[in-house]
Amino acid sequence: MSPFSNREPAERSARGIVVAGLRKRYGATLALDGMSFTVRPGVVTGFVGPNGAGKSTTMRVILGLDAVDEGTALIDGMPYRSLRSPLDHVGSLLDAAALHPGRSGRNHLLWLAHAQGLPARRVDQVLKLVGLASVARRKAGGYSLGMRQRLGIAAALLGDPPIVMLDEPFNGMDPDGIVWMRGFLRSLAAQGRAVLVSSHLMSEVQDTADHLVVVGRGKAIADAGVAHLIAAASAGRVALRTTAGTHAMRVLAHAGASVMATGRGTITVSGLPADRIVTLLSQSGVPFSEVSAHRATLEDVYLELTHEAVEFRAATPAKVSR
Ligand SMILES: Nc1ncnc2c1ncn2[C@@H]1O[C@H](COP(=O)(O)OP(=O)(O)OP(=O)(O)O)[C@@H](O)[C@H]1O
Repeated sequence: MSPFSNREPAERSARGIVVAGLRKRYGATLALDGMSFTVRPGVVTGFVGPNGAGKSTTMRVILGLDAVDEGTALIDGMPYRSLRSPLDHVGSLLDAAALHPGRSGRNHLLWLAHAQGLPARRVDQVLKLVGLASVARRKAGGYSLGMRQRLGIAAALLGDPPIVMLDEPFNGMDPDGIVWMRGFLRSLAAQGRAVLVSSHLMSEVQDTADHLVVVGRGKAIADAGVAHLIAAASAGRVALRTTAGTHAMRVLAHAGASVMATGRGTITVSGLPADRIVTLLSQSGVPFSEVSAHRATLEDVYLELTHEAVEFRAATPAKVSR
């Protein structure tokens, strides 16, 4: 048994979280518009989407903190409010700022542990796990945001839950903290836990999530494995490196391809196979140094999926009216 846990894997959640058809309106705002997805055990599921997409609202609904107009959110097959001992099923971090500033980190956790009937030794275990043991007796009011995130995660793990749900846990973390958090989340999943992690930045969940639920305007617009999403976004695209971008784009567009300048000297081409691109460029005397299968990044996948769903977007200079 690892220091993370006092349970055997068999005691872990078999069903994770199942969210189906959630709808919620706040006055004129439709915060959730048919949100559906599943969070499976043994996997880190990234819950990503632009600001205002409905991530926090969904998490509050899963935890029974907000009521919905329609739909269901089940934890291990039951609504949160029907679980006899909910903290044995799910641990969560929704707001790292929610702590008593005058209380030490350790006393904050002791207070929570007492309420759950857990022994003080579990508090010391989780403090060690999140790397706060050496500052545990300092007042939490003096903690940085990154330290508060760690304290919030320690609190979420007190009951050794098989399901862990964290809202924006990377917020305020320095680069070392981000690397630590990635490894930590992966180890929680490797122990068989179902892990749901929200972020509005794809770069944060990169190299961490195995599965992604991408949300926009209150609904899931993708619910798939990371490898699958990257393969789908890469399919049929060719990356071209050339010093004569304008000429190359004209030649390829004329032959029926869709072309997009994607960086300094690079163009992404779709609609033509690589060997045809090589022939066309050679025949037209366009210099190029590389023609290869395009491999999309997670950031590409995210931008493509959420393009229509961004609620607050800065106007581009061309669109600013005078
Ligand atoms: N208590 C509330 N009262 C009114 N509107 C709300 C409330 N909570 C959320 N909303 C609205 O519901 C929508 C979804 O908000 P939510 O906070 O769930 O999005 P989010 O994806 O978590 O965004 P962020 O990344 O900015 O945290 C937004 O338009 C938001 O303004």
